[in-house]
Amino acid sequence: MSASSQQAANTGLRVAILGTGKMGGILLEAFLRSGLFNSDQVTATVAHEARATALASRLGIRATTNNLEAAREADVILIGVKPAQVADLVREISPVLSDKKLLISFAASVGTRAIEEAALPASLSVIRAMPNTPSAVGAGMTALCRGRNATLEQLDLAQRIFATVGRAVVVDEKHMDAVTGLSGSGPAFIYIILEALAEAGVNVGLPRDIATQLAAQTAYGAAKMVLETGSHPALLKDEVTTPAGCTVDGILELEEGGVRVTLIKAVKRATERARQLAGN
Ligand SMILES: NC(=O)C1=CN([C@@H]2O[C@H](COP(=O)(O)OP(=O)(O)OC[C@H]3O[C@@H](n4cnc5c(N)ncnc54)[C@H](OP(=O)(O)O)[C@@H]3O)[C@@H](O)[C@H]2O)C=CC1
Ligand SMILES: O=C(O)[C@@H]1CCC=N1
Repeated sequence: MSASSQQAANTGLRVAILGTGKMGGILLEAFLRSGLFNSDQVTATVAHEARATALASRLGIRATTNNLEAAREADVILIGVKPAQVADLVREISPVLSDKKLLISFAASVGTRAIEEAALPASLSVIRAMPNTPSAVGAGMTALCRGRNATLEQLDLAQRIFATVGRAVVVDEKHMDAVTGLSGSGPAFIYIILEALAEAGVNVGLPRDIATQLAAQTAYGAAKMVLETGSHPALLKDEVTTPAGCTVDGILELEEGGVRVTLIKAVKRATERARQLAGN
Protein backbone atom coordinates (compact mmCIF):
# COMPACT_ATOMS: atom_id res chain seq x y z
CA MET A 1 0.00 0.00 0.00
CA SER A 2 1.39 3.42 -0.85
CA ALA A 3 1.88 5.94 1.93
CA SER A 4 -0.68 8.23 0.27
CA SER A 5 -3.48 5.74 0.73
CA GLN A 6 -2.64 5.10 4.39
CA GLN A 7 -4.60 7.03 6.97
CA ALA A 8 -2.33 8.68 9.51
CA ALA A 9 -3.35 9.34 13.10
CA ASN A 10 -4.44 12.94 13.38
CA THR A 11 -1.78 14.94 15.23
CA GLY A 12 -4.39 17.14 16.94
CA LEU A 13 -1.99 20.03 16.22
CA ARG A 14 -2.68 23.24 14.36
CA VAL A 15 -0.39 23.83 11.41
CA ALA A 16 0.40 26.85 9.28
CA ILE A 17 2.12 26.57 5.92
CA LEU A 18 3.67 29.94 5.11
CA GLY A 19 4.41 30.01 1.38
CA THR A 20 2.03 27.50 -0.14
CA GLY A 21 3.31 27.31 -3.69
CA LYS A 22 4.11 24.16 -5.67
CA MET A 23 5.89 22.26 -2.91
CA GLY A 24 3.80 23.67 -0.07
CA GLY A 25 0.61 22.95 -1.98
CA ILE A 26 1.65 19.34 -2.62
CA LEU A 27 2.43 18.81 1.07
CA LEU A 28 -0.77 20.51 2.18
CA GLU A 29 -2.99 18.37 -0.03
CA ALA A 30 -1.13 15.19 0.91
CA PHE A 31 -1.35 15.94 4.64
CA LEU A 32 -5.09 16.59 4.36
CA ARG A 33 -5.60 13.41 2.34
CA SER A 34 -3.68 11.34 4.89
CA GLY A 35 -5.85 12.62 7.75
CA LEU A 36 -2.75 13.89 9.57
CA PHE A 37 -4.45 17.28 9.80
CA ASN A 38 -8.10 18.16 9.18
CA SER A 39 -9.00 21.17 7.10
CA ASP A 40 -9.93 23.15 10.23
CA GLN A 41 -6.43 22.57 11.71
CA VAL A 42 -4.65 24.12 8.71
CA THR A 43 -3.92 27.68 7.62
CA ALA A 44 -2.02 28.35 4.40
CA THR A 45 -0.46 31.61 3.33
CA VAL A 46 0.58 32.93 -0.06
CA ALA A 47 1.63 36.33 -1.43
CA HIS A 48 -1.41 37.03 -3.61
CA GLU A 49 -4.98 37.44 -2.33
CA ALA A 50 -6.44 35.74 -5.41
CA ARG A 51 -4.36 32.61 -4.78
CA ALA A 52 -5.43 32.57 -1.14
CA THR A 53 -9.08 32.72 -2.17
CA ALA A 54 -8.61 29.94 -4.72
CA LEU A 55 -6.79 27.70 -2.19
CA ALA A 56 -9.43 28.26 0.48
CA SER A 57 -12.32 27.41 -1.80
CA ARG A 58 -10.58 24.42 -3.38
CA LEU A 59 -9.40 22.77 -0.15
CA GLY A 60 -11.84 24.12 2.43
CA ILE A 61 -8.99 25.44 4.57
CA ARG A 62 -8.21 28.91 5.87
CA ALA A 63 -5.90 30.66 3.44
CA THR A 64 -4.60 34.20 3.80
CA THR A 65 -1.77 36.56 2.97
CA ASN A 66 -1.35 37.34 6.66
CA ASN A 67 1.64 35.32 7.93
CA LEU A 68 1.52 36.76 11.42
CA GLU A 69 -2.10 35.76 11.95
CA ALA A 70 -1.49 32.28 10.56
CA ALA A 71 1.63 31.74 12.70
CA ARG A 72 -0.04 33.04 15.87
CA GLU A 73 -2.50 30.16 16.06
CA ALA A 74 -0.23 27.36 14.86
CA ASP A 75 1.62 24.76 16.92
CA VAL A 76 3.70 23.74 13.91
CA ILE A 77 4.78 26.31 11.32
CA LEU A 78 6.05 25.09 7.95
CA ILE A 79 7.98 27.55 5.83
CA GLY A 80 7.85 27.19 2.05
CA VAL A 81 8.79 30.55 0.59
CA LYS A 82 11.82 31.01 -1.67
CA PRO A 83 15.15 30.61 0.16
CA ALA A 84 16.05 34.30 -0.05
CA GLN A 85 12.72 35.23 1.61
CA VAL A 86 13.03 32.94 4.63
CA ALA A 87 14.90 35.24 7.04
CA ASP A 88 12.52 38.18 6.41
CA LEU A 89 9.50 35.92 6.88
CA VAL A 90 10.88 34.58 10.17
CA ARG A 91 11.50 38.16 11.39
CA GLU A 92 7.94 39.06 10.32
CA ILE A 93 6.38 36.30 12.45
CA SER A 94 8.80 36.64 15.39
CA PRO A 95 6.28 38.58 17.55
CA VAL A 96 4.11 35.46 17.77
CA LEU A 97 6.86 32.82 18.00
CA SER A 98 7.47 31.05 21.28
CA ASP A 99 9.29 28.06 22.74
CA LYS A 100 6.05 26.07 22.42
CA LYS A 101 6.00 26.24 18.63
CA LEU A 102 7.96 24.11 16.18
CA LEU A 103 9.19 25.71 12.97
CA ILE A 104 9.96 23.42 10.04
CA SER A 105 11.53 25.04 6.99
CA PHE A 106 11.54 23.14 3.72
CA ALA A 107 13.31 25.92 1.83
CA ALA A 108 16.50 24.86 0.10
CA SER A 109 19.81 26.24 1.26
CA VAL A 110 18.74 28.07 4.42
CA GLY A 111 20.47 26.65 7.49
CA THR A 112 18.81 26.14 10.86
CA ARG A 113 21.34 28.54 12.40
CA ALA A 114 20.28 31.38 10.06
CA ILE A 115 16.63 30.76 10.98
CA GLU A 116 17.40 30.65 14.70
CA GLU A 117 19.33 33.91 14.38
CA ALA A 118 16.45 35.62 12.54
CA ALA A 119 13.92 34.37 15.10
CA LEU A 120 12.84 35.71 18.43
CA PRO A 121 12.93 33.93 20.80
CA ALA A 122 16.47 32.73 20.13
CA SER A 123 15.49 29.40 21.73
CA LEU A 124 12.97 28.59 18.98
CA SER A 125 12.88 24.94 17.88
CA VAL A 126 13.82 24.70 14.21
CA ILE A 127 13.88 21.71 11.90
CA ARG A 128 15.05 21.81 8.30
CA ALA A 129 13.44 19.51 5.76
CA MET A 130 14.07 18.78 2.11
CA PRO A 131 11.04 17.02 0.58
CA ASN A 132 10.36 16.39 -3.10
CA THR A 133 7.34 16.60 -5.41
CA PRO A 134 6.49 12.84 -5.56
CA SER A 135 5.08 13.50 -2.06
CA ALA A 136 1.93 14.24 -4.10
CA VAL A 137 1.47 10.49 -4.64
CA GLY A 138 2.85 9.24 -1.34
CA ALA A 139 6.24 8.44 -2.88
CA GLY A 140 8.13 11.45 -1.57
CA MET A 141 11.65 11.45 -0.17
CA THR A 142 12.33 13.85 2.66
CA ALA A 143 15.55 14.38 4.59
CA LEU A 144 15.40 16.15 7.94
CA CYS A 145 17.84 17.64 10.41
CA ARG A 146 17.33 19.56 13.63
CA GLY A 147 18.66 22.87 14.80
CA ARG A 148 20.28 23.39 18.18
CA ASN A 149 17.03 23.85 20.15
CA ALA A 150 14.79 21.21 18.56
CA THR A 151 14.36 18.09 20.68
CA LEU A 152 14.49 14.48 19.53
CA GLU A 153 10.72 14.34 20.15
CA GLN A 154 10.20 17.27 17.78
CA LEU A 155 12.45 15.62 15.20
CA ASP A 156 10.37 12.48 15.62
CA LEU A 157 7.16 14.49 15.08
CA ALA A 158 8.62 16.03 11.90
CA GLN A 159 9.66 12.59 10.68
CA ARG A 160 6.13 11.28 11.31
CA ILE A 161 4.64 14.24 9.45
CA PHE A 162 6.81 13.68 6.37
CA ALA A 163 6.50 9.88 6.57
CA THR A 164 2.83 10.31 5.65
CA VAL A 165 3.95 11.49 2.18
CA GLY A 166 6.70 8.92 1.56
CA ARG A 167 10.06 8.10 3.14
CA ALA A 168 11.66 10.38 5.71
CA VAL A 169 15.26 10.09 6.88
CA VAL A 170 17.37 12.08 9.31
CA VAL A 171 20.75 13.38 8.09
CA ASP A 172 23.46 15.68 9.42
CA GLU A 173 22.76 19.25 8.39
CA LYS A 174 26.07 19.37 6.48
CA HIS A 175 24.45 17.00 3.94
CA MET A 176 21.30 19.05 3.28
CA ASP A 177 22.55 20.80 0.13
CA ALA A 178 23.66 17.46 -1.30
CA VAL A 179 20.22 16.04 -0.48
CA THR A 180 18.72 19.01 -2.32
CA GLY A 181 20.88 18.31 -5.40
CA LEU A 182 20.01 14.60 -5.37
CA SER A 183 16.45 13.96 -4.14
CA GLY A 184 15.10 17.53 -4.08
CA SER A 185 15.98 18.26 -7.70
CA GLY A 186 16.14 14.58 -8.67
CA PRO A 187 12.54 14.14 -9.84
CA ALA A 188 13.25 16.67 -12.63
CA PHE A 189 16.28 14.65 -13.74
CA ILE A 190 14.28 11.43 -13.74
CA TYR A 191 11.42 13.05 -15.73
CA ILE A 192 13.95 14.00 -18.42
CA ILE A 193 15.20 10.42 -18.50
CA LEU A 194 11.61 9.13 -18.74
CA GLU A 195 10.80 11.62 -21.48
CA ALA A 196 13.87 10.46 -23.40
CA LEU A 197 13.04 6.75 -22.91
CA ALA A 198 9.49 7.35 -24.14
CA GLU A 199 10.86 9.22 -27.15
CA ALA A 200 13.19 6.25 -27.75
CA GLY A 201 10.20 3.90 -27.65
CA VAL A 202 8.43 6.02 -30.26
CA ASN A 203 11.62 5.95 -32.33
CA VAL A 204 11.56 2.15 -32.40
CA GLY A 205 7.89 2.09 -33.36
CA LEU A 206 5.83 2.05 -30.14
CA PRO A 207 2.73 4.19 -29.67
CA ARG A 208 3.62 7.15 -27.39
CA ASP A 209 1.18 6.30 -24.61
CA ILE A 210 2.48 2.72 -24.42
CA ALA A 211 6.11 3.91 -24.61
CA THR A 212 5.56 6.34 -21.73
CA GLN A 213 3.91 3.64 -19.64
CA LEU A 214 6.73 1.16 -20.35
CA ALA A 215 9.38 3.74 -19.45
CA ALA A 216 7.70 4.88 -16.22
CA GLN A 217 6.80 1.40 -14.95
CA THR A 218 10.31 0.16 -15.76
CA ALA A 219 11.87 3.01 -13.77
CA TYR A 220 9.38 2.41 -10.93
CA GLY A 221 10.11 -1.34 -10.94
CA ALA A 222 13.87 -0.85 -10.99
CA ALA A 223 13.66 1.67 -8.13
CA LYS A 224 11.46 -0.73 -6.13
CA MET A 225 14.00 -3.54 -6.72
CA VAL A 226 16.81 -1.38 -5.30
CA LEU A 227 14.73 -0.34 -2.27
CA GLU A 228 13.19 -3.72 -1.50
CA THR A 229 16.01 -6.17 -2.26
CA GLY A 230 18.77 -3.99 -0.84
CA SER A 231 20.97 -5.32 -3.66
CA HIS A 232 23.60 -3.11 -5.21
CA PRO A 233 22.25 -1.56 -8.45
CA ALA A 234 25.24 -3.01 -10.33
CA LEU A 235 24.24 -6.58 -9.35
CA LEU A 236 20.64 -5.96 -10.41
CA LYS A 237 21.93 -4.60 -13.73
CA ASP A 238 24.01 -7.74 -14.21
CA GLU A 239 20.85 -9.89 -13.85
CA VAL A 240 19.37 -8.11 -16.88
CA THR A 241 22.50 -8.31 -18.98
CA THR A 242 22.47 -11.67 -20.79
CA PRO A 243 25.93 -12.60 -22.22
CA ALA A 244 26.07 -11.58 -25.89
CA GLY A 245 22.47 -10.36 -25.54
CA CYS A 246 20.93 -7.02 -26.44
CA THR A 247 21.14 -5.19 -23.06
CA VAL A 248 24.91 -5.02 -23.11
CA ASP A 249 24.76 -3.30 -26.51
CA GLY A 250 22.45 -0.68 -25.01
CA ILE A 251 24.75 -0.26 -22.00
CA LEU A 252 27.71 0.35 -24.33
CA GLU A 253 25.77 3.25 -25.89
CA LEU A 254 24.95 4.66 -22.46
CA GLU A 255 28.59 4.51 -21.40
CA GLU A 256 29.75 6.08 -24.67
CA GLY A 257 27.19 8.87 -24.14
CA GLY A 258 28.63 9.51 -20.69
CA VAL A 259 25.35 9.01 -18.87
CA ARG A 260 27.03 8.32 -15.50
CA VAL A 261 29.32 11.31 -15.65
CA THR A 262 26.46 13.51 -16.83
CA LEU A 263 24.23 12.49 -13.92
CA ILE A 264 27.08 12.93 -11.43
CA LYS A 265 27.74 16.40 -12.83
CA ALA A 266 24.03 17.30 -12.73
CA VAL A 267 23.74 16.45 -9.02
CA LYS A 268 27.04 18.21 -8.31
CA ARG A 269 25.91 21.40 -10.10
CA ALA A 270 22.51 21.36 -8.37
CA THR A 271 24.24 20.88 -4.99
CA GLU A 272 26.60 23.77 -5.64
CA ARG A 273 23.69 26.00 -6.64
CA ALA A 274 21.72 24.88 -3.57
CA ARG A 275 24.61 26.18 -1.43
CA GLN A 276 24.09 29.66 -2.90
CA LEU A 277 20.29 29.96 -2.98
CA ALA A 278 19.86 31.46 0.48
CA GLY A 279 21.86 34.46 -0.73
CA ASN A 280 19.81 35.08 -3.89
N1 LIG B 1 9.48 22.68 -6.00
C1 LIG B 1 10.18 21.70 -5.42
O1 LIG B 1 10.32 20.59 -5.98
C2 LIG B 1 10.80 21.91 -4.07
C3 LIG B 1 10.87 23.15 -3.49
N2 LIG B 1 11.42 23.30 -2.25
C4 LIG B 1 11.49 24.62 -1.62
O2 LIG B 1 10.16 25.10 -1.47
C5 LIG B 1 10.18 26.52 -1.54
C6 LIG B 1 9.14 26.98 -2.55
O3 LIG B 1 9.43 26.44 -3.81
P1 LIG B 1 8.25 26.23 -4.86
O4 LIG B 1 7.07 25.72 -4.15
O5 LIG B 1 8.86 25.47 -5.97
O6 LIG B 1 8.04 27.75 -5.31
P2 LIG B 1 6.68 28.55 -5.56
O7 LIG B 1 7.08 29.83 -6.21
O8 LIG B 1 5.69 27.69 -6.23
O9 LIG B 1 6.14 28.85 -4.09
C7 LIG B 1 6.46 29.98 -3.34
C8 LIG B 1 5.20 30.40 -2.61
O10 LIG B 1 5.53 31.42 -1.68
C9 LIG B 1 4.48 32.35 -1.67
N3 LIG B 1 4.99 33.59 -1.11
C10 LIG B 1 5.86 34.48 -1.66
N4 LIG B 1 6.12 35.47 -0.78
C11 LIG B 1 5.38 35.20 0.34
C12 LIG B 1 5.21 35.85 1.60
N5 LIG B 1 5.85 36.96 1.89
N6 LIG B 1 4.37 35.29 2.48
C13 LIG B 1 3.71 34.13 2.22
N7 LIG B 1 3.84 33.46 1.05
C14 LIG B 1 4.67 34.00 0.12
C15 LIG B 1 4.05 32.46 -3.10
O11 LIG B 1 2.72 33.02 -3.15
P3 LIG B 1 1.89 33.23 -4.52
O12 LIG B 1 1.48 31.86 -4.94
O13 LIG B 1 0.75 34.09 -4.12
O14 LIG B 1 2.85 33.88 -5.46
C16 LIG B 1 4.11 30.98 -3.52
O15 LIG B 1 2.89 30.37 -3.26
C17 LIG B 1 11.59 26.95 -1.92
O16 LIG B 1 12.27 27.41 -0.77
C18 LIG B 1 12.22 25.67 -2.45
O17 LIG B 1 13.60 25.64 -2.19
C19 LIG B 1 11.91 22.24 -1.54
C20 LIG B 1 11.86 20.99 -2.06
C21 LIG B 1 11.35 20.71 -3.39
O1 LIG C 1 14.88 23.98 -7.82
C1 LIG C 1 14.87 24.32 -6.62
O2 LIG C 1 15.57 25.25 -6.22
C2 LIG C 1 14.01 23.55 -5.65
C3 LIG C 1 14.82 22.92 -4.56
C4 LIG C 1 14.81 21.46 -4.84
C5 LIG C 1 13.82 21.30 -5.89
N1 LIG C 1 13.38 22.45 -6.30
